[in-house]
Amino acid sequence: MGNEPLNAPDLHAPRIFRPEPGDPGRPKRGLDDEALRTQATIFRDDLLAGHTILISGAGSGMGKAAAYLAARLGANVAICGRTREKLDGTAALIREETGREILCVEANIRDPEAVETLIGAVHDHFGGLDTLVNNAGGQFPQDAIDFSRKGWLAVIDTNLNGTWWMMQEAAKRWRADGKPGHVINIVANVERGMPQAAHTCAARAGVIYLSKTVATEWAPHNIRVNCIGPGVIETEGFRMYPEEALARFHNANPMKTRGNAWDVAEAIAYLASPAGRFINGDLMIIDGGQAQWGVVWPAGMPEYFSDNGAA
Ligand SMILES: CCCCC/C=C/C(=O)SCCNC(=O)CCNC(=O)[C@H](O)C(C)(C)COP(=O)(O)OP(=O)(O)OC[C@H]1O[C@@H](n2cnc3c(N)ncnc32)[C@H](O)[C@@H]1OP(=O)(O)O
Ligand SMILES: NC(=O)C1=CN([C@@H]2O[C@H](COP(=O)(O)OP(=O)(O)OC[C@H]3O[C@@H](n4cnc5c(N)ncnc54)[C@H](OP(=O)(O)O)[C@@H]3O)[C@@H](O)[C@H]2O)C=CC1
Repeated sequence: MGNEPLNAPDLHAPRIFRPEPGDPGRPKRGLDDEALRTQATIFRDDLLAGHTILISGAGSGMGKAAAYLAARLGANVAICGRTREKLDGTAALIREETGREILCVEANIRDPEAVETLIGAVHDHFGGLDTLVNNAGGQFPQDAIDFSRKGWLAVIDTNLNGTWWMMQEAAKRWRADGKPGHVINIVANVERGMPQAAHTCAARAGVIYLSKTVATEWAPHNIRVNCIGPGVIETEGFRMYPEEALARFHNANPMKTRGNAWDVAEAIAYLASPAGRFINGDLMIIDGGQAQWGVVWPAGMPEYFSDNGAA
């Protein structure tokens, strides 16, 4: 609903949208450091004191906000991502605002050996791990019929396989150490499908049902597994989408607005806190009601649907 056709795409021609890296002509999106510094939280200062949390993809967006909030609440924070400068940016913000040092590890979650080293490094540094947040991920907008094989594999490998390597490795360590653990997988709102993002929809649906399955299998080890499904959350990750499409993203939910990274960061803090102790195998949707209302067309809705399907 609420999606006007974008440039009336020709149904017979393959389409591709590839943003220029760091295109200076495009506005910066999401909460910058100044905005993060001034966010209020409902949580008490020491809510996560003594709690060790590892957040992937925390050099930007929701991962960065979640790492910053966790540090403010007293957690021992470890983060990973592929780009050292971005990780250093998160560490610097946390140092300036809280005086705390965090552990930054450059790692590609698609590489299971790098993941093994990462989980080992967190245990060596902090003496254990309480919550793993699998937030690293992404996709590009394209009609599924035009996906290249390499593009399909890149998205599946990141969002499904990468998430799995991380949660399996963390769980192996928790089982070996006889320690409880908790996994939070950041997925997406896949309930009505994800036109022009079928690769990520397939991967995220896989993660949701993988999570529900191991939430049962791993309960005897005192390991909980939950998912968070964000809707349209304005972050740096929006660079992957055309400006014309971004201008309409908010129309996909009945609140006609966008969420921000703090909305998701606070949900992560809640689930990681003692308040989440009986929540297991769940999917928490944070989407302003999109699941009941609309669908995002990140590369433009074809003319065919322009009556919005309303009866
Ligand atoms: C869907 C609507 C929901 C709206 C709300 C959702 C928002 C978000 O999720 S925000 C986004 C979060 N962040 C991102 O998505 C950014 C991160 N994304 C990526 O890094 C890439 O999309 C990636 C997941 C594919 C990363 O893979 P990587 O291997 O690092 O990337 P490459 O650039 O080497 O690409 C590999 C391969 O993938 C195909 N491809 C990449 N970009 C596009 C594109 N824009 N269009 C079509 N195909 C693309 C392509 O085959 C690439 O290989 P080469 O052709 O050899 O480059
Ligand atoms: N924003 C939104 O509206 C929505 C976002 N999501 C998902 O939420 C998560 C966070 O998104 P958001 O904060 O918006 O986006 P960002 O692009 O800002 O964050 C994604 C982070 O993941 C890291 N990353 C990507 N691939 C890998 C990899 N292979 N190994 C390690 N790190 C990786 C990136 O860093 P680097 O490239 O340096 O490695 C980046 O910092 C993503 O999984 C996203 O797809 C889901 C639904 C909606």
